[in-house]
Amino acid sequence: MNSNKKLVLVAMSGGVDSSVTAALLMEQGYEVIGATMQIWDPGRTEVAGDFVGCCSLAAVEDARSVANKLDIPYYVLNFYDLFRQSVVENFCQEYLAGRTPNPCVVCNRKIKFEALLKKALALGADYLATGHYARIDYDESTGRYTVKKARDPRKDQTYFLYNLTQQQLAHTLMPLGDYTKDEVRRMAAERGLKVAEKPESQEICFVPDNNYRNFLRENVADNAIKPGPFLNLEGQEVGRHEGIAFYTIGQRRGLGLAMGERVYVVDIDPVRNAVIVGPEEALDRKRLLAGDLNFISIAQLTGPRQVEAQIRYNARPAPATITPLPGDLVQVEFATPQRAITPGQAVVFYQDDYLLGGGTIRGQA
Ligand SMILES: Nc1ncnc2c1ncn2[C@@H]1O[C@H](COP(=O)(O)OP(=O)(O)OP(=O)(O)O)[C@@H](O)[C@H]1O
Repeated sequence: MNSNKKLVLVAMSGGVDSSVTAALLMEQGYEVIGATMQIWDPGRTEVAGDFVGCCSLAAVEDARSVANKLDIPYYVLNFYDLFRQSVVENFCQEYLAGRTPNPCVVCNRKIKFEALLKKALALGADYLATGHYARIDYDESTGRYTVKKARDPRKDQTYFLYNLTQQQLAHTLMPLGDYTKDEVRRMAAERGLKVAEKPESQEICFVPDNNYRNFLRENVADNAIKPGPFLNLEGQEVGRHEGIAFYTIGQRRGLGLAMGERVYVVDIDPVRNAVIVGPEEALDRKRLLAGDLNFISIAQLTGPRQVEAQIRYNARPAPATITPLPGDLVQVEFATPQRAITPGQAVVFYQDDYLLGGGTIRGQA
């Protein structure tokens, strides 16, 4: 072991991104160890033998083979209980409460950059590295770590990283932010890593087939999901729904309503156990309230600020003014209406390419 080298633990999911992360950091002169977190029961993530999640047995085999090829120490860490308690439970509870959760945000906050980072530091590492597409820098003038959007806009993952603290950023490396996905695949092939052509992982790693409704049916108590009324904008009952957990704002398909016009879920009212439906225009709102805030390039929000705000992973950031409110809340007012503002999702703020911070959408306002 060369004691002058900085030690980094690379979070290896068995995919191409984290494999190339490990290879690049070695080439940059770090001493690298690899680790895969087992976060979900492998039996549940194997569907007919296909790869469907980052914690399946195949993922561990792939990560181990990359670690062997790179000749680095490799560990498999058991995070089942913590993952179930902090990510899966929260995911189910949020749906039951009529919100649409964002498990990757919770996983980053509670698992990857908290529990795994702690483990890395306890093992003597200076850094944790991941294959996220984002650019972490240190701004001498403000004395703060910053997070900048990735060079490849199609792969940018900064939306999921708004919760990182300065302390976490000080110990985190994300070397892929300057590369496109194609370049990363090419680098993997050039280095003889057999994961070079591996397909992208699925949207939510613990939900097979992306079917979250089936997942809820299997993972919450039978009596937790109760049928209730579909209400129109006038408050009249226009049908029955199967349980508010099965709906999300903006949803049109699968409502089973024949109303003579296209209707969408425009709101969910957990108090009345009701799903409110209305025409497409009713989805457009200009304002929202967010809580559970974290800021990155500034220490806190002290007054109104012009930003670009993004209301879901696939949405385009849109010009908005954010204003702090008492109770650690922020009001976000968009220049133009946004479609389907959804409680439970993250709203993330950017200035130029920099991640200013973000929070959890509490409601439309
Ligand atoms: N089970 C896991 N164990 C260790 N690290 C993980 C695990 N799942 C994800 N990560 C880390 O988090 C990063 C981002 O996760 P995400 O699920 O977005 O990965 P991905 O885009 O599928 O990347 P990859 O190609 O590396 O699988 C990964 O690049 C990896 O560093």
